[in-house]
Amino acid sequence: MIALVALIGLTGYVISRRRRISITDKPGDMAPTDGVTRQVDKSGDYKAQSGFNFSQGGTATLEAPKPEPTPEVPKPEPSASEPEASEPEIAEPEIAEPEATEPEVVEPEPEPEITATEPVLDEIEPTAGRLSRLRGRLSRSQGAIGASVLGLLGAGDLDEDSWEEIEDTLVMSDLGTGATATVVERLREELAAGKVRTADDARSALRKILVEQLHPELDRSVRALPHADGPAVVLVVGVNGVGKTTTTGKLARVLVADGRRVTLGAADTFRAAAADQLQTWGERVGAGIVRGKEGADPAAVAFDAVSRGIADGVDVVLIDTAGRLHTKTGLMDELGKVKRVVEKKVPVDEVLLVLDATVGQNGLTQAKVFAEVVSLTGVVLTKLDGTAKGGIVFRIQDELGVPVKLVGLGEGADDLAPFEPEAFVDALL
Ligand SMILES: Nc1nc2c(ncn2[C@@H]2O[C@H](COP(=O)(O)OP(=O)(O)OP(=O)(O)O)[C@@H](O)[C@H]2O)c(=O)[nH]1
Repeated sequence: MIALVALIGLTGYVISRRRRISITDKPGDMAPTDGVTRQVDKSGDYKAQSGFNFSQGGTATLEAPKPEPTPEVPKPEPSASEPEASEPEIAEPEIAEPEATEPEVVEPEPEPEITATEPVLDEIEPTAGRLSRLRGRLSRSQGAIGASVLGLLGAGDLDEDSWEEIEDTLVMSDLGTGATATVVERLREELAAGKVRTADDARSALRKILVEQLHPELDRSVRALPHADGPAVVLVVGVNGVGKTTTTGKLARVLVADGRRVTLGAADTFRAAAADQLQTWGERVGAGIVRGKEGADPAAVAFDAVSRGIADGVDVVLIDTAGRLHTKTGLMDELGKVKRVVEKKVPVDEVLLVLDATVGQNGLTQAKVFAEVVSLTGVVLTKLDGTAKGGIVFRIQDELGVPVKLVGLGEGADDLAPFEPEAFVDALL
């Protein structure tokens, strides 16, 4: 009898333990802890079809965390803001451990209400063909170049006034003087060679020349694929208000839709709302987030995010940084430190500069400051839906020498698209 009771008790204990572990281990559960949301893999729910081109950065060597800061990294400050010192901020997720109960007193527990803890995840719009679907959003950029330039070209022989008008139109569309001069020169060549006889000829000549100016040969893939021994790391930089946090969230969605596991790092510790905003983006797709207290050292948060990403075996860590342009030195110190500190763990594969297309020349000036501080690998041009000056794309690439990789075409969660020169020019004409 005693043996029977013990057997029932033991069976109950085993069932109970399995259930408790299965609750926390079940994909889809979020176990928020102090500032850390547990990484879960929900990507299986989404179709892996991508119109985005992701690639792998240079070969990564996953280094063991070094306890001592390297000489380049500023000495530990008195606060707990150095990355190494901040490890304790990451509380371990609360995985239910069997309690110290005797097997005989454990009764089989009622079925856990899994639905109560299941987060509701967003449906993510298919990632393929995004730019074409969002093409209408560029409509405010449409017309100027198309109607005016094509109208003049289609009129046959052009006098110098007409050429000047073409030039003015291109400059007004923010193409910049360099690209404008090249486009006009190339158009003159095409006309002189007698290649433009009809309106259709004019359109295809202009299309070809504009596409050329956008350098379609540039590698626009986002280096967000994991290495054999660690996750890819993407730093998202830019001044506040350009759409950095939104872009980080949108990019996480695209990656999750592509079957990737993502950890977010809210290293914009200047504004607590930015971390809240990023957390919401993460929760909507099941991506974990590491955030610090307001005013915490951004480098510490970035380091912790990468550490968490490695521990959770994710594919990519996306880090949203703060971009206060208070002083160039301040920015240089902050961003440079974030990058150096992360690289104590894994290489940074991609540094994406987010620029607001509606800001025009000021945006370019900001961009140059960032380009001096960190070596940029790509640009995300946001708010292209809100400007008639899509031509800014030409100038960014010409002046920064960095390809525009992604474009933001609205405030919606899925309004991010890969930048494709041909589709973009089609939208302009
Ligand atoms: N129309 C439009 N709005 C956008 C786009 N991208 C971002 N926004 C909006 O721009 C505003 C600022 O975006 P955030 O992501 O908060 O900008 P941020 O650079 O992270 O700024 P901080 O959070 O202050 O650091 C938000 O209202 C976004 O919805 C876009 O492509 N089109």
